[in-house]
Amino acid sequence: MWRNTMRFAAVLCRHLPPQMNPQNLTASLKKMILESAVKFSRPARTIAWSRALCSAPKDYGVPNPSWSAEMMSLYERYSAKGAESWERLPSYKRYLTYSAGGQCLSRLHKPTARLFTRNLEEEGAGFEYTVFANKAERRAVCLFQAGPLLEGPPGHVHGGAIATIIDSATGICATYLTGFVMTANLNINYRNPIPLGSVVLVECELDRTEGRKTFVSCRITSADGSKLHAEATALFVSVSVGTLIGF
Ligand SMILES: CCCCCCCCCCCCCCCC(=O)SCCNC(=O)CCNC(=O)[C@H](O)C(C)(C)COP(=O)(O)OP(=O)(O)OC[C@H]1O[C@@H](n2cnc3c(N)ncnc32)[C@H](O)[C@@H]1OP(=O)(O)O
Repeated sequence: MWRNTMRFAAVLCRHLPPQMNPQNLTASLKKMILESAVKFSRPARTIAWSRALCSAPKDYGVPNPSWSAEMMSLYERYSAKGAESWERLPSYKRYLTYSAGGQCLSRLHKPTARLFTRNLEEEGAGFEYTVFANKAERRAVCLFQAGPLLEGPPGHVHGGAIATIIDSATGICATYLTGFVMTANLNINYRNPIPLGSVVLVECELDRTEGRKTFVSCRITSADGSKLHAEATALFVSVSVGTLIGF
């Protein structure tokens, strides 16, 4: 059954267009996998597979006890902006879990893999972040609280961790606005160190698209906007779902 399921998944992924919104994958992937489970296994197993494949994944983009008062205040401010077209994007520990709308492909394909930014169990230890997007304005903002395990220079955030949150925030912005992409180029100017434990705003804006290319710019500032920590530009290239997953 597993081999057939993977074959179905590979065929489907190869034929999905890169412009497809990740959320649209949910129904087709779940249906495909459940149908193949029904076709190729015994009824009792089918029920077990259905349960295992389709349980709802945990959303890491909601407040947890490690969030500081400043992080909570920003979260509430952006949540309240809902009426002005700001949408909070859910965040899961595996990209596949989200794109498949359940545990489907996530459990079948490299099941021990985990998103780099969500790979620590301890809340508040590493990357605490949530992303809000505004489709009409082609912008996204990531609220980022840097935990103690992200140290680079003493007391401050590692440059690689800053690059990671920029890549993630701009990547989510590009994916949300243009469909599945991979980072082709990332340029960062580090302007002021980010103190560990502080909360910063990672503001992303889609500058333009040219064919398969999406150009996004980004600024990291202190929560009140008074201090510039980093500026970046990123180029993303649209890819098929199959390329993204590695089928
Ligand atoms: C509802 C939705 C919610 C959203 C919820 C989503 C959740 C999402 C969570 C994940 C968020 C994490 C985001 C991390 C994102 C990564 O970290 S991705 C990992 C790092 N990136 C990589 O490993 C990519 C490695 N590179 C490659 O695979 C390939 O080079 C690429 C980038 C796919 C491009 O290859 P290709 O498809 O063969 O395209 P190619 O023909 O070479 O180039 C296409 C165009 O781009 C240009 N180009 C390509 N590379 C470059 C370059 N480096 N510089 C300049 N131009 C370039 C080419 O010149 C060409 O231009 P034109 O001729 O069309 O004008």
